[in-house]
Amino acid sequence: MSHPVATITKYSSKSHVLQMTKFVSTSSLPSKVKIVEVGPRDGLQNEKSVVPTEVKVQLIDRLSETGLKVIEATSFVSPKWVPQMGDHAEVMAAIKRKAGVKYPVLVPNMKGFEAAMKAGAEEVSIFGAASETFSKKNINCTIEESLERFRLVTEAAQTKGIPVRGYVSCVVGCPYEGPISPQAVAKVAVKMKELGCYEISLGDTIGVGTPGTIIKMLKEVTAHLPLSCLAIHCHDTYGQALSNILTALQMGISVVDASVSGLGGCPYAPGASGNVATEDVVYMMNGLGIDTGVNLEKLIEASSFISDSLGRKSSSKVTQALSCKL
Ligand SMILES: CC(C)(COP(=O)([O-])OP(=O)([O-])OC[C@H]1O[C@@H](n2cnc3c(N)ncnc32)[C@H](O)[C@@H]1OP(=O)([O-])[O-])[C@@H](O)C(=O)NCCC(=O)NCCSC(=O)C[C@@](C)(O)CC(=O)[O-]
Repeated sequence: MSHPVATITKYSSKSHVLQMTKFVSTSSLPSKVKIVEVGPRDGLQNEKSVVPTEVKVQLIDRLSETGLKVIEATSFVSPKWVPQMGDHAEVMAAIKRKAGVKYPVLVPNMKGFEAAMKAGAEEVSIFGAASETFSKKNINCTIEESLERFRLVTEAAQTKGIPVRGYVSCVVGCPYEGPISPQAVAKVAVKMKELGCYEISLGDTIGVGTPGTIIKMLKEVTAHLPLSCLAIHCHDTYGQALSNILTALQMGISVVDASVSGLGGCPYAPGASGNVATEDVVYMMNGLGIDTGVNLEKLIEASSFISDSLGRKSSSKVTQALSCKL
């Protein structure tokens, strides 16, 4: 993929720097962070060759033994759109659900919600975007239409006592529209909260964010929503994910999405590389004295399992560095 100069300058201008230094020097870090593991869903959905159901199940079962408390298991989307997730019901039926661990699944509409319920899902996530074009490309509807679909899902979920998480994609930039305004992000995030989502995950889908743009975006969103209902979801396309996460923590966020082995990418976000690797996040948290409850050695074993199964090296720097020492 080429990186035109325009892309370099539009997302990393100096005007963000002053704001950033002010924030970073005055904030404190949380003592605990909840990691939402998205590898089995966000990580695998973009794999070109079909990953056997048994491998997905083994990955989830291994992750369940690491101390992670939330593992996004699969998505109930159209198999024509994302064939890799077509075995959602089989995955849900086969995993060993560990007490105290949640296994949320993505649902784009009522059809997905009903299928998820039939498969025994106990938590669902709806996923919208701050970019009109991305919304159309990803879920084939406008932002407004998506919110109407999500309203039906959240109402149905409420009657069944099913918690709903919300994703907002393209919180910094869109692969089709370029930079996205923090106001556009806040607008969708607020609507998702009003629909009843208990947590809103803010996704830098194509990983173009820097601490400067993340601060700008979070300042706007937190002017409307409490920090306690926000999570950060960073892709590492430009190598900024850990810095962006640290910045978000310094601003008071304490929920971080991550993907084992750095797997991932959205099939409808061209050029987007993997999510931040869970191992790298845990290593950084350990170094900061932040409790995640995750056992890094077991996580590295799960990472090695999935990268061996996919026939390639883990994208996690920590796994690469430590696997030869374990
Ligand atoms: C939303 C739709 C379904 C609309 O797709 P559509 O074609 O507009 O839907 P439709 O309602 O017109 O139905 C068309 C066909 O799809 C079926 N259908 C309809 N709904 C479902 C369903 N739930 N499950 C299974 N099948 C479904 C429906 O039954 C019908 O089947 P047919 O009659 O042609 O045989 C489609 O666009 C879709 O599946 N999109 C999903 C794309 C996706 O999964 N993207 C990746 C996840 S988002 C992401 O990764 C970003 C995130 C969350 O990680 C955060 C970040 O990084 O930013």
